[in-house]
Amino acid sequence: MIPERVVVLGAGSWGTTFGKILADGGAQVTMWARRAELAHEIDQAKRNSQYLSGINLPRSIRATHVLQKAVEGAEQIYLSVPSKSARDTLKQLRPLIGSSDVPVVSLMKGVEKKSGLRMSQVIEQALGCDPARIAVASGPNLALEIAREQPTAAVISSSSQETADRIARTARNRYFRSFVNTDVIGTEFGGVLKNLIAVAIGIVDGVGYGENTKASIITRGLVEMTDFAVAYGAQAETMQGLAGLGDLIATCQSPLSRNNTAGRLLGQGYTLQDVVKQMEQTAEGLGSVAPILKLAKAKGVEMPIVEQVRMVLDGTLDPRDIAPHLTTDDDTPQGERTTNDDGDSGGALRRALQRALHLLRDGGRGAGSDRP
Ligand SMILES: NC(=O)c1ccc[n+]([C@@H]2O[C@H](COP(=O)([O-])OP(=O)(O)OC[C@H]3O[C@@H](n4cnc5c(N)ncnc54)[C@H](O)[C@@H]3O)[C@@H](O)[C@H]2O)c1
Ligand SMILES: O=P(O)(O)OC[C@H](O)CO
Repeated sequence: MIPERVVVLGAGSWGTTFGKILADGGAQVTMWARRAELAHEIDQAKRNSQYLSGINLPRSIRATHVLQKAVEGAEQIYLSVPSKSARDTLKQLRPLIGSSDVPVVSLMKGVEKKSGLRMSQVIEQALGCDPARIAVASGPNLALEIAREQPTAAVISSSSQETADRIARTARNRYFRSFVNTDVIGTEFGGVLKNLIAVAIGIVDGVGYGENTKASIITRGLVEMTDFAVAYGAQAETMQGLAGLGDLIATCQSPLSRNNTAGRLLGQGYTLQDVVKQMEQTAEGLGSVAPILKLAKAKGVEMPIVEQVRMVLDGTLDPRDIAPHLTTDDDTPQGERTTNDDGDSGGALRRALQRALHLLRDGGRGAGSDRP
């Protein structure tokens, strides 16, 4: 089989690791880095010492800082810049790929701050392309572990089964396995929302609380993630999969996680400005809190944990007061159920329907508690 010629835009920790995954799977990979010296180091020394210290990259990987050169002849395009830079990068890309139907894959886990759009929506808008050409990759994918070739799985999602299958066949090798689904909304929101819960867990770690607090927040966090995603059209089962629960576990547990690290610093009493200054890599969760809460409000979804993360970021909540529930909740005991009577994950769907009814009855003013 002739190897696919692929390009990865963005040579940070994840872009470079994904380039390695693709090259180790047999693809001909070109990396695009904004900075000439980084492109030169990857191309010549097969190293990315700033983002993946100690990792040798495959000899076949090429890199350039000239976008036009990078995308020439590309049969698949992977995008791995911070989500706040995605639209700008895509604007530069558009004239270079013209009307070609090359698939574009988002590796990013953020939403656009101003619009609240998911990255696949930004790609669709900025490139003016058919959604069937777009795929997203997500899952428990801490870059450094994968760069060390530790066995890992991810999910590739596209509204087109054919596109998802094609990307999954390319993005696999002996240590990395790609599964597929067609729930793009759930797959993308899983990656965005778990970052917010990981910030909360980091705060808990920073404060010095133990496993009960963390397990409570992770479990209730998954309910928040599911409610939110289902309200926006995702399938609840996606939140039980690699892009939901899988990524939530990895990100909440690992000191390698930048979101977890950012939270830990907040829990130790650093201000948001201090944390942003200290972070050398992208922690998408910090920028996603406000747009996600805005989207949640628009659908009447309650997100008490994410709300408390916002309050810690704003300096209006002492990190020691973070809990799996809002302390201002009323005293009425809340049902825990997260599944329906048949044992499937219909609880979130039911709550979404109840919310819609509340909103209708309320004339759109907002919804009360919709937990069973
Ligand atoms: N690192 C991981 O473990 C991991 C895993 C899965 C998904 N992700 C997601 O991948 C995305 C990228 O994260 P990362 O970990 O590679 O971040 P990073 O901070 O390691 O690197 C980001 C890279 O993008 C570059 N960059 C910044 N602005 C740019 C612009 N305008 N144009 C071009 N390049 C620009 C930076 O110079 C840097 O090389 C994020 O959305 C993140 O959530 C990361
Ligand atoms: O380092 P984080 O917190 O951005 O997490 C990295 C990946 O998303 C884990 O799957």
